[in-house]
Order: sequence, then structure tokens, then C-alpha cells
Amino acid sequence: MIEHRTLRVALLGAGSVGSQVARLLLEQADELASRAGAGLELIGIAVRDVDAKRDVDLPHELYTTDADQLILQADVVIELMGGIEPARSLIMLALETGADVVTANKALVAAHGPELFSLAERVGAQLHYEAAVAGAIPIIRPLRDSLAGDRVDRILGIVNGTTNFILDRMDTRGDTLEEALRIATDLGYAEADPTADIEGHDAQQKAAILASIAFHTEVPVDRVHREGITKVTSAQIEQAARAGYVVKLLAICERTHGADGEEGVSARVYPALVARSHPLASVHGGNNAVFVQAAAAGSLMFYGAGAGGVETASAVLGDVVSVARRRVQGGPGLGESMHAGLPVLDIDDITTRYHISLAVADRPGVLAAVASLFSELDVSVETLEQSIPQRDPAEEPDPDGFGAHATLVIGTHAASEGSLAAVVQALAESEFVHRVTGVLRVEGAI
Ligand SMILES: NC(=O)C1=CN([C@@H]2O[C@H](COP(=O)(O)OP(=O)(O)OC[C@H]3O[C@@H](n4cnc5c(N)ncnc54)[C@H](O)[C@@H]3O)[C@@H](O)[C@H]2O)C=CC1
Ligand SMILES: N[C@@H](CC=O)C(=O)O
Ligand code: NA
Repeated sequence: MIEHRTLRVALLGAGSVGSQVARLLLEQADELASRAGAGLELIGIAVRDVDAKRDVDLPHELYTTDADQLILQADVVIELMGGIEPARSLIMLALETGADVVTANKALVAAHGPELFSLAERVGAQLHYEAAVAGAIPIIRPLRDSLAGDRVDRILGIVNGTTNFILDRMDTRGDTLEEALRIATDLGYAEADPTADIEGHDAQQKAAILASIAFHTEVPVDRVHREGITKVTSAQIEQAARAGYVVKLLAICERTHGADGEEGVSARVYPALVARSHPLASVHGGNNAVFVQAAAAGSLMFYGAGAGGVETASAVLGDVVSVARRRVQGGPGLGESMHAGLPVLDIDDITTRYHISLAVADRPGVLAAVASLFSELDVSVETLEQSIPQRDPAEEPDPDGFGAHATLVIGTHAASEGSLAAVVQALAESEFVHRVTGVLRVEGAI
């Protein structure tokens, strides 16, 4: 039997991910020691309440409410509490006292990454966060290491398991958003406050992290345009299916040019139409996928479990083994490279294709009126679908007196955000248009 030195591992948080990390550290101790070249001794788990009921049965003596004391005794600290504070202060304490840190906390890395990376670099410690983006899927390390010799041009990611699960259930089973969210929460996918998932904050944080690494440029989280899925309707999902699309919440990170022609970085999150033939369209349930386009490598897709306690624990333990190996071998941690410093573009600098759904009057002249409005505002129409609901006026009263409705879905060629906003406003004011019922961008040209 090989004799290993032992590294002391402190765990902060014992929720969906933390409890699985603890279980695997204990159950696979010998195997992990062989891979890491050091024993990984779990010395304690910081929690709020040592007597709380938990799904995973772990030795009671491991629990403590004194996170600071635990950190002071550790070589490696795993932060799985989530949120900004006290996670930020505890990670800083760990780095300052010579421990290496592994975290899954995208909210923290997106908001305070530069501060934490520079501290880690200054003290020669390691800070790893593979689980922070797309759960179990290896994506941080491939972007930072494997693609370090290439130029990444574009990333299209389904990076939030909860919203992918919800949109998929709405598409395939006709669930409501609320029903599907309840199931996603039971499966351990959702954040402690699921607003972070459905309003797109979680994907926004992940987009900021991905864009920063891929483009060697600091992309602050508040420069990532964000829209969630709460306004996506079943009607839009049905219409998308008829037109050959699925609706996916996408994180889009692009190296592109702004209105003034200057090269920059765009990072944005919104629900978008993706052609059913695109590889991202076949990502179902709580799975994630990150589609990367690089100058030399071409298109790459990273696919798998983006959420879930045990799945995410895999990525955390991968980081722990990696941290342990370097600790055993010596040498400083690798800092993040942010040398490019490209400007971060506003959403107004971006052009995309749109699908605009309208409830319009079912009477002569409507199509011509709507079409001329697009042409007056210089937005070119690519597709048009009209359907006339079989409506019985006796059963469906018409309180606003608008008369019979038809549904029009207009697809545009690429147009700027500004042109789109002008079109939507003009449509809303048109006497022929009852309501603009939805606007979705089209993404995913390969
Ligand atoms: N659940 C998932 O599928 C994934 C989660 N993550 C991230 O992993 C981290 C942990 O997530 P989950 O395990 O799902 O969260 P969770 O809410 O299930 O667990 C967090 C645990 O930390 C404890 N905690 C919070 N504040 C504390 C404090 N001040 N002192 C002591 N304990 C405290 C909570 O009581 C809870 O047991 C988060 O940063 C999350 O964003 C990342 C990828 C996937
Ligand atoms: N709430 C997140 C968990 C993983 O990051 C998600 O749903 O993807
Ligand atoms: Na990951």
C-alpha cells in the first residue's frame, strides 16, 4: 500500500451539492488518494444548524457552526454554501491563511472573481470553480487550458438546468412554468431562490464567467444583458414548434464588432428560437450544453448534466484532486488571463433576427399595412405565418370591440435592437394590431 501525505479538507455547506461531495470524499477516500497523490481527510463541515435533518447520512461529529475555526485548520477549503456573504469572506480567509479553494459559487465568481483571483495569485494559492458553470460538464478547464492556443469567437450555451427543464416540459408535455419549476426544485436543480434561475440571473453570472475566460477580458456581470423565461408563453412554444424551432434560454458570448466597427465582446442571456436541426435543440431536461466556435478548432459541443447534487459533486471533486496534485508537487496556482481587455458591447450594438407575434384584426388590408410599417422602418421581413383561430363569438365575447383576430408571426432578417424597438412600438400603435403578443430572437446559425 502506497503511503500518502494527508491534506486536510474543510467543507462549507451541506446542501444538495455539499452533502454529495462529503459522501463521495468519505466513500471513495482510497481511490481519490491514489489519484491525488495525497490522502483527502474531511476534517469538518460548516453548517448553520448541526442538528438539521439532511438527506445524506454523514458522521454527526463532522458538523460545526464555526466556519472560521474549521478553515484555519485546512489545506483545502470547498465552498458550497452559495451566495456572496459569508462565502466571499470565508474564501478570502482561506486563501490568506494558505489554503487552496474549490467553489461552485457562480454568483460569487461572477461578481467578485477579479478580487479573488488577484488575492489567490498574490498568495500563490489555487482557486478552482469548474462546477460554477454547467455543473458536471468540463467547460472552465477546456476554455482556459485546452483552447488556450486557439481564438474563441463564439459561445452559445444552455447553462441553466432549471429553465431548460421548464421549457422542455412546456414543449413536450404542455406543463405550466409553475408545475415544471416545482419538479425542477424537487430534483435539486433550482437555486435556493429560484428567481435566480427563471429570471436569468444564474445564466447571466455563468455568461460573465464564460466570456471573461474565453475572451481574456474582464466581463462584469452587470454588462451581460439579461432576460428570463417568465414571459415565454405556451403559444410561443407551440408556434416555434410549427415553424421548426425550439425555445431555449441561451447564454451568448461573442467576439464581434460594435456599431462603430470596433472589435468587442458581447455577452447576453435571453430566451431564443433555436432551429430544431441545431445540436442545442436536442438538449432536454436539466441537461446543459455549451457550443463553442473557435478559429482553428471549429465547432465543439460540451454536453451533460448542468445541475443536480451528485452530478455537480463530480466537477467539485475533479477540482479537489487537481488542487491536491499541484499542492503535492508544489508550484504556484495558475491565475486567470485577462490581458486582452476588449471593450464590452451594449445590447444596442447587436443585430439579430426576430420573430414578432401579433394578434391582428381579421380584415382586408392588414397584411399590407403591417408590411409597409416594417419597410418604412427599414426592417426586412423574411417569413410570415398567419393563422385564423376558429373563434365562436357567442362563446368568446369581445369586450374591447376589436373584432375577429388572426395571429401573425413575422420573421425578420438581421436588425438592430433599436430598429426592432421602433417596429414593436409602431405595431403596438397600429389600428390593425390588437396586441404584440411576443418577441423572440433567433439564434444559432452555424
Ligand atoms: N444544485 C446544483 O445543481 C448546483 C449548484 N451550484 C452551486 O453550488 C452551491 C451550493 O448549491 P446547493 O448545494 O444547490 O445549495 P443548497 O441551498 O442546497 O445548499 C447550501 C447549503 O449551505 C448552507 N449554508 C448557507 N449559508 C451558510 C452559512 N452562512 N453558514 C453555514 N452554512 C450555510 C445551507 O444551509 C445549505 O445547507 C451554490 O453556489 C450553487 O449555485 C452549482 C452547480 C449546480
Ligand atoms: N440552478 C442551477 C444549478 C446549477 O448551476 C441550474 O438550474 O442550472
Ligand atoms: Na462545469
